[in-house]
Amino acid sequence: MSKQTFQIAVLSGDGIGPEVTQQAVRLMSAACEPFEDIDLSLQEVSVGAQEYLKNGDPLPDSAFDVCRESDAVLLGAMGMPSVRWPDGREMTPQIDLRERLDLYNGLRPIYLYAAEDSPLKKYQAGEIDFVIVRENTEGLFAARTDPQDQTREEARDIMLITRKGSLRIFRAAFDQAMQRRKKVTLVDKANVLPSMVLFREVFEEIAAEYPEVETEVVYVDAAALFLVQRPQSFDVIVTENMFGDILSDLAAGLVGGMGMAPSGDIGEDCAVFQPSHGTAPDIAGQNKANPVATILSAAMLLQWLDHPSAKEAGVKLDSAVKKALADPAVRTGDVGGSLSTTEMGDAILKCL
Ligand SMILES: NC(=O)C1=CN([C@@H]2O[C@H](COP(=O)(O)OP(=O)(O)OC[C@H]3O[C@@H](n4cnc5c(N)ncnc54)[C@H](O)[C@@H]3O)[C@@H](O)[C@H]2O)C=CC1
Ligand SMILES: CC(C)CC(=O)C(=O)O
Ligand SMILES: [Mg+2]
Repeated sequence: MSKQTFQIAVLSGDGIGPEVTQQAVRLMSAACEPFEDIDLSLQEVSVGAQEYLKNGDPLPDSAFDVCRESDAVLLGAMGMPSVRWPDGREMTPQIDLRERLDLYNGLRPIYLYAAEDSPLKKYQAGEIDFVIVRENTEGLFAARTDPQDQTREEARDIMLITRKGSLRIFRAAFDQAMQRRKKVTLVDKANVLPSMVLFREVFEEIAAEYPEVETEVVYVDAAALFLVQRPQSFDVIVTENMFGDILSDLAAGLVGGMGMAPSGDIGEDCAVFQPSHGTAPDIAGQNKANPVATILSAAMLLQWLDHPSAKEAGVKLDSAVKKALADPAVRTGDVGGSLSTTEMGDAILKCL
């Protein structure tokens, strides 16, 4: 039997990044081990604030090249609030990576594993189950590389929406819905911003191509309200880059916090998988961080690889997380438990 080796770039990054990535790598490798026809070749690459402090660049070309040439990338988190460019902004190599690899489709699944994990008390396991599809390459974040005349009296950031970028993200969202409960909610601000009027126009055009899919359009402020009031009503939420960034933290809060929220940044032939959270400097280095989001991101990575055994390993890893979390005692501190990062990894490994 021939064996297919997948090249996986591992970018542990800063803060809790290395702690959660270590668990995800361990579980991803264990999930693949029983399959004789696949193999993972892992290459650790140094990126982020600590790399900047050492060598002056948070995403050196050599690191970018490894990512581009890999089959997939597993990323912890990058950045430190104290490490900034001279203009005051933090370094955002994760956004550089999304833009340079054209990873336009930001998939952020939200799933409630147990009623007790949610601050909303009326939802049972599985009753909150939706995915945010975040446009990852345009939107307000595009202002980062499009500097306007900034003075110490006035500064402005321009929201970029293109027809091309909107077409592809809406197609991705409707394709997701076709594999789920066939509902797409557009979140925009088309009552105020001309860019959002264009976004909505293109949405309606793509919606017409998917007559089986129910659609809903909601302004972003109301979306924040409805996510708290009726999270069970959402299936696929599609939105621009910064609204997606903000709402995905809110959504993570509905199911236990940032430690429970995985993500995948997907392009045409390349993808980066990482938790939705950041480097959590407040708990870094204490073996306290919840590795579940990163482990679920690793399960997404395996399911994205183009091989039936890798997909099966990904499904197995996903099921192991679900099985482990069925025991309410199997939780780290952020979700009311007492396990350390490594003990949480051990508990999931036992369920594989
Ligand atoms: N994708 C990335 O690499 C991201 C990087 N960042 C960077 O991370 C740094 C910290 O940003 P924050 O705004 O504090 O966001 P954060 O997501 O790192 O933390 C927010 C809160 O959630 C908690 N938290 C996050 N992940 C957790 C986990 N796995 N287990 C338990 N608790 C967890 C933290 O302790 C903190 O209370 C900043 O430098 C920021 O720029 C922020 C978001 C995403
Ligand atoms: C550095 C951040 C803007 C990245 C982030 O918050 C995210 O990707 O969710
Ligand atoms: Mg974010």
